[in-house]
Amino acid sequence: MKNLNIALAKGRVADQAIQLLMDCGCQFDDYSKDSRKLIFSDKKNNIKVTLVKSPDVPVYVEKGAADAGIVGKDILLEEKADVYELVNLNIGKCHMCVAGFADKKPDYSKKITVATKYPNITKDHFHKLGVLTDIIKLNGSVELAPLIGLSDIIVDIVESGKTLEENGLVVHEKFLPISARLISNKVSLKTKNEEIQWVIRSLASLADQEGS
Ligand SMILES: Nc1ncnc2c1ncn2[C@@H]1O[C@H](COP(=O)(O)OP(=O)(O)OP(=O)(O)O)[C@@H](O)[C@H]1O
Ligand SMILES: O=P(O)(O)OC[C@H]1O[C@H](OP(=O)(O)OP(=O)(O)O)[C@H](O)[C@@H]1O
Repeated sequence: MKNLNIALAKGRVADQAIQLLMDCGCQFDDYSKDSRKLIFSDKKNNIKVTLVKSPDVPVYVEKGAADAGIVGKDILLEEKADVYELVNLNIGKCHMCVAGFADKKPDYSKKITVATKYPNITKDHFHKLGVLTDIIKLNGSVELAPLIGLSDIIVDIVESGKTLEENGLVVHEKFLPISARLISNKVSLKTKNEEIQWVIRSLASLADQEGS
């Protein structure tokens, strides 16, 4: 019997991650997409899943409140937690993009204003390009910023492109592929090695199928 606590990013990732864990043989009898419960227990393998806000997953895992976690690569790059990244799960796939108006690409030789939920990723990206930026951190509906003159462009996740299209924006540059990752606490990987290796093996074989 394993004794593992896995933190999952609520929202898009959680539904798919719970499904992956069920495909590995876990049973979460009381889980439903619409439930407001935050902890679900699998009696078969003794795995406890907790649902937390995406940026909090690396925090729970780094501090050891969870042994492992499932979270988007976007969050790992943004939050820079001291955890092990173990498996690319090939779910929650999208791209980090620079976007804006089709006919108003900003002049990168001048300072540009960028709105984003990801200030660190944005800073790193434009630093590599040698472009000066004013970064405005928003918490959502980032596409609104250029429409109302808050920023020249945005840096955000694009999947289908529907949100950009419906707001009259286009991708200027697609610079980072994103997908969900299995991460673990550094101590847990030693103290619960057998259990975590089981999760790695089970999820990795499913992730290969998701990726192919
Ligand atoms: N449109 C998308 N398509 C695919 N994956 C996405 C998309 N948006 C985000 N993701 C991935 O799913 C993860 C969770 O995103 P989601 O929007 O469900 O939660 P969130 O960012 O915490 O949003 P909220 O603030 O609405 O709770 C992101 O960190 C990213 O890796
Ligand atoms: O290319 P698409 O398939 O349209 O997906 C992209 C949208 O999905 C995410 O937003 P989310 O739904 O998390 O809402 P948010 O604006 O509250 O962050 C992201 O920030 C984009 O706005």
